[in-house]
Amino acid sequence: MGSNKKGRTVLEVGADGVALITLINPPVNSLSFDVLTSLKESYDKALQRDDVKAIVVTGAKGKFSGGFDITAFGGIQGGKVEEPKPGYISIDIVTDTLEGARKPSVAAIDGLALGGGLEVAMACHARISTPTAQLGLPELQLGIIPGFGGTQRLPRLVGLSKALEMMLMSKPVKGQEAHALGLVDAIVPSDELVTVARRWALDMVECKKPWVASLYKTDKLEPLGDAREILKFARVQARKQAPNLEHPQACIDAIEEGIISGPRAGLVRELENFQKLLHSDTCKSLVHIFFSQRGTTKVPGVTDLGLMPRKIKKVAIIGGGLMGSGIATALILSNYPVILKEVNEKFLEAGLGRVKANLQSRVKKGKMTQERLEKTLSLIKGTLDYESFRDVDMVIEAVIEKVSLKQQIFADLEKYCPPQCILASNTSTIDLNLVGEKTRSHDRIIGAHFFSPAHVMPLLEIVRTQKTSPQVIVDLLDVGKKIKKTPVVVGNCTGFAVNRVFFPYTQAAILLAEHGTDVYQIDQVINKFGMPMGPFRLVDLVGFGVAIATGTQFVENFPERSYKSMLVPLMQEDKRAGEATRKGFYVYDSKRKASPDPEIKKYIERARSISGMKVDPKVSLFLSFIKGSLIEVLLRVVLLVKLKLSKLSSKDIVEMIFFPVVNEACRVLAEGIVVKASDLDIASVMGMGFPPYRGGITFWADSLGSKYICSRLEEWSKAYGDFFKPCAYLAERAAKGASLSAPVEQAKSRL
Ligand SMILES: C[C@H](O)CC(=O)SCCNC(=O)CCNC(=O)[C@H](O)C(C)(C)COP(=O)(O)OP(=O)(O)OC[C@H]1O[C@@H](n2cnc3c(N)ncnc32)[C@H](O)[C@@H]1OP(=O)(O)O
Repeated sequence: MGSNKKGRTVLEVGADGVALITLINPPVNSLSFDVLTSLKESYDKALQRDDVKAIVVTGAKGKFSGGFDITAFGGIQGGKVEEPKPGYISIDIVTDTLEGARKPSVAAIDGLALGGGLEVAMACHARISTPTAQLGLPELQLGIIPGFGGTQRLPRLVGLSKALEMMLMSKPVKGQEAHALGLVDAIVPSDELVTVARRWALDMVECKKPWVASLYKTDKLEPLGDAREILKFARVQARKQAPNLEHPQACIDAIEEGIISGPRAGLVRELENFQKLLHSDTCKSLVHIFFSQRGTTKVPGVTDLGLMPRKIKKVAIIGGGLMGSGIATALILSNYPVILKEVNEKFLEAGLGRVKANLQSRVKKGKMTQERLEKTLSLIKGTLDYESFRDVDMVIEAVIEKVSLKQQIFADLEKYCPPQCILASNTSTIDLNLVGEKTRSHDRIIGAHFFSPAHVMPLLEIVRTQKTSPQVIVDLLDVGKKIKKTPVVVGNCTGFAVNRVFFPYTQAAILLAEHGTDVYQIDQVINKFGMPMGPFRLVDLVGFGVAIATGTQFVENFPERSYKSMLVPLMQEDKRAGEATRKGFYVYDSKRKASPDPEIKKYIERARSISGMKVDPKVSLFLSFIKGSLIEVLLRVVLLVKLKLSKLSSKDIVEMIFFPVVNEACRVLAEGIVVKASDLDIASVMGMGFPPYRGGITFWADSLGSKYICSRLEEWSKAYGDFFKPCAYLAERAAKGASLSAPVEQAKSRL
């Protein structure tokens, strides 16, 4: 192998007449073009050699293969990597060389066989796996469909319904289940894998075991009429779940073609669709998300210092409210012993009750057995004092957002906890320097900002101050990984990354509503764009109390660019406080179904009259002179009509809501609150539900161009005020025609 090659295979022929072909391309033996070419060469050699009777394919270091090399996608999309001719891999190599070989082959699967990895394994004539190996076709999570015959072979091995589930949900199965499904032929422990596979291959030669070409199997396929019904249902479901996405439909098309016109025709359709999708914006965005997610744990000056995470054996949580109990649930689910502290018996009982309810809901959903619930629950102990804190390795404070209370707690923690104990706060807005003001432990104070519900939401914002030690960050990154969260390391500022970047989201929606855009139209458009819910529905869910409290933080800290409105407080005054009170921007029935409420117009009118439309200051002055006259009334009507945004297109609504968010993201980048733009993309996707298939907030913005965004913001800032005024970073990038995600040169980094 030349040194510039990316991966290879190794062929070893044993005395038993079995050729062992090993895929080698660390870390997951991905199938680069070099590996695939080498696989074909090894096969050709094995087929030519008279001393080879059968073939076993396996992967180096306990991993079969993680699939096609995703790092090659960018090069292919940009035309920098030369692709083999269409069909060379799927038909010439996988189908005609591997499956069509005149010598039998067995795939010996350990670790993982995903995507192209499983497709290679399915082209072998039998599969032996370890019980814990993961097998699946998760290509759809990358905006493509299986491209090496997976849409044809998987349904023929496991049946149409299961294959659709595995592909459409990108859901792998473990070896044991794969065996039950018929995807693998035997389960063996890891240390016997290759030996058993060799024996199996020789048994095939001796006709003691069946020699099966998956592509032509029909016994698992449903009768044609049933198959059509299953596919029709899958189409409707996929359309409902992902209305903006084409690739799930393209996957079903390829499967359907194979069932109706035969597997060779299906392979051709799969190939055509795969090629098209590979160049789609959806694929580019999702591949960006894939790498960005893995990139969040690479923090310059922290994770490159060679520090090893310390072992966290016991965690204490202060506060058993919604957040504290959610965090406790996440920790015990990953086997961390937890102490939950509350101020009195009643609150403690309620907190422990919430943890139990969180686990019970998992049992109800079939994600956990009752037996496991009991075991998990035994990991948490309640307490009312700090005595049991003397041997904890980490504390997470999750009490209400009150500075003096937090300061007292941190001072107490310094007294009771061991000197190396990590002192974390789950605050979502308060400056961590302020939290630790009464301590001398600034190097071990860190933010661990979870999103509600903490045991479900995937993001963990790790907030560091200038004084937080790299060791403490490395420790928390490790805990984050163990509790299956995606951590993003951010700097200390109001709202940190997610809440700060998204504060204009609700404010923009309120501005539009006060200027005449229909509340429900806004929500519908934003929902259609791909957000899980529109801004008004979100405020209802969060609750008006929280919305006002956090909103106030932003108005106080960023007054020059905040849109101040009385809409939410006015509604709260009337005891409309969101979903919890069954009345907010929507009214809710007993099943939490939201319906629009015509009453809303009344509040908007009142809020509008209080905030007053932003008009030219000269006009304002003139109006004050003619106050009370008929001319004033007429002029105000004319101005209102002029300013009214009642006929906005969907595109305008999306842009007027999200461009201010992009503008704030630019400020966060300029201030160095995040290390790189892709961290904000992950934060927006995992913290706010920004559609991953748009690549995250900055990736999406760059797809539209800094120039365009800046010019639109300028236009609106003239009409509606500084809320829309482009920040210096955005204006600069726009002037240069540069992307927003390009690294910041001399940022005043807070990291
Ligand atoms: C034609 C075909 O049908 C098309 C395809 O096959 S497309 C590819 C389909 N395969 C996939 O989608 C699997 C993607 N990978 C994964 O889901 C996970 O990485 C995994 C389950 C394999 C391993 O997970 P985990 O152990 O948590 O490790 P993880 O950090 O994700 O990955 C380890 C490294 O392998 C890399 N990697 C994983 N899969 C890769 C792949 N298919 N190609 C290239 N690199 C890959 C990751 O980028 C990461 O690199 P880094 O260390 O430089 O950040």
